[in-house]
Amino acid sequence: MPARKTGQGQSHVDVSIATEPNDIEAVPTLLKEISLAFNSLTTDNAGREKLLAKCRTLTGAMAGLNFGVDSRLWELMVQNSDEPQKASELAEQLGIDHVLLSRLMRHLGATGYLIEIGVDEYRLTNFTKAMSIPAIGNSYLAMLSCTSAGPMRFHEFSRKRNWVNPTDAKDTAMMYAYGTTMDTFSWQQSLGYGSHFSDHMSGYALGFLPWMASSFYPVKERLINGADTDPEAPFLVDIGGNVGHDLELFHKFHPEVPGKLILQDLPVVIGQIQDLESSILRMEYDFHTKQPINGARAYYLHNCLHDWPDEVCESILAQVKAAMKLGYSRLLIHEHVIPEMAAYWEATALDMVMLTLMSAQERTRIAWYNLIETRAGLTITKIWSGGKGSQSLIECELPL
Ligand SMILES: C[S@@+](CC[C@H](N)C(=O)[O-])C[C@H]1O[C@@H](n2cnc3c(N)ncnc32)[C@H](O)[C@@H]1O
Repeated sequence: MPARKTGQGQSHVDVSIATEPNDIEAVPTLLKEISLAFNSLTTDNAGREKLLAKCRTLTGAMAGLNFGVDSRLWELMVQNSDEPQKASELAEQLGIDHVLLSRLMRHLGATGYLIEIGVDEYRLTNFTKAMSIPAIGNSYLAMLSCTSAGPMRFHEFSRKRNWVNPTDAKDTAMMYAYGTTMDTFSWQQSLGYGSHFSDHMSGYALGFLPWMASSFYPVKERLINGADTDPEAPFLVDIGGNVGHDLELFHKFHPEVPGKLILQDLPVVIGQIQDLESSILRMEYDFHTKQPINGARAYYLHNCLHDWPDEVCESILAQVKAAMKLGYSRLLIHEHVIPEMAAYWEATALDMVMLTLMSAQERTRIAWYNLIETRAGLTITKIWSGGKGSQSLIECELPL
């Protein structure tokens, strides 16, 4: 059986199945229920016990869900029909062991990921349909199969380092857990999950308000007005932009901008690009080295600085700073800005990912000022908030 293909956005179901409500009228009640359930987890033991039971079912379910992505079960079921499907027939179509598939599907039926219709017969839920979308299904493979030992053995890593906050990019819990010296990106590439990770990043922002929407950041006032109108002038450089999903979205929102949109990432990632808006320039670039594009209207760093401890970020920022033009260039850092109190769980959860995989962090407001102004010598002009639980856009300039 050939390996499952990866690639941005290829699927037989529309991504709205995962990002839009299936029953719009149920949304207010569901929101109330989620909020109540979340509060009960933080205030009473019965809620915590329920969560522990869910964790037990989830561990096994992950095996079945990932199996379904890698074996193309979800893809096949979506293609077949919306009707009940027999495990025996699916096993035959996929060329896999029927006994094995029946066991996995039984657990997924028992835990609500599939609807059990009869003996060995199931229908997809919207959740399992969405698992056939590369940006969603491949995320599970990229993150769980390559890195999950990092959080699981974090306590041991931490004990052996005297319970000190880790800040060494060359000594991470993920490296410790897998016995490798590779960072997370190289590690995923080495295991054959590089393109799955790109799919993960393509899907990561789904459902959030894009930073270039006028209700988030006024692109026209802050970037387009006053920009060099030479069509060859660099307008926006996405540093560590992966396979270009952010620039493509930017192009959709603002096809009229003067100058060039430039995508930079490591050669292995640029080489994985399958489809990209033709006007976007692709450039192989290592952000630890001299920035080759000078005087762009804006440089954009999304989800990059959170991957690295302050010392490394300072050096990445020094390369951008050296290329910026005084009074013209802006640096846009798109990341969580965690409030000092009442942090939102999605941001703290991502902080735990950074802690256990990269010895890095999601930063609080104070930590950002310390990194950007005190350490890197740039000025924060304004922080534009994307709303509760969303990332913010930190706009920076060279100090006058
Ligand atoms: C967490 S991903 C963020 C991708 C994209 N900016 C986004 O938000 O979807 C980090 C990106 O940094 C890239 N990266 C890691 N090390 C790099 C380096 N030394 N130079 C350039 N890019 C690098 C990775 O390949 C990856 O695409």
